[in-house]
Amino acid sequence: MDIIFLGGLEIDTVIGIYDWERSIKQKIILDIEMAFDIRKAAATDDIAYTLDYKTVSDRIVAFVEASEFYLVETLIEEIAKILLNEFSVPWVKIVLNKKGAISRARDVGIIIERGQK
Ligand SMILES: Nc1nc2c(c(=O)[nH]1)N=C([C@H](O)[C@@H](O)CO)CN2
Repeated sequence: MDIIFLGGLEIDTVIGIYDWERSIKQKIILDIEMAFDIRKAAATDDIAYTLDYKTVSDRIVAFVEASEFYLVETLIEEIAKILLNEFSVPWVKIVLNKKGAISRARDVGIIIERGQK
């Protein structure tokens, strides 16, 4: 299966378990891979036959900006559900990086895969 991806998608949101985190916005960075057969779009040169990564990006940015989850686990699962259910993506891999959450670590976060390739 082919992959359509979004790399380094930066979004500010309320996320975290501590009191001080509930009143500020922090940056999360998403890398998203979505399985999709691109051959019909390539043959027709028509956006109607592919997964429009601009539409996907707009939806995910709007959702994350409006969210106020405590755990990155909850946020990443909800993002996966949107991609699987609203965009009919059969398989998705998401890397959620909450950079800076651990002062001694360059990167902190979660990687999930959902669905079938
Ligand atoms: N597995 C997780 N561990 C932690 C989370 C989390 O969402 N999932 N969150 C925090 C704090 O919010 C942290 O990011 C603040 O630095 C700690 N551990």
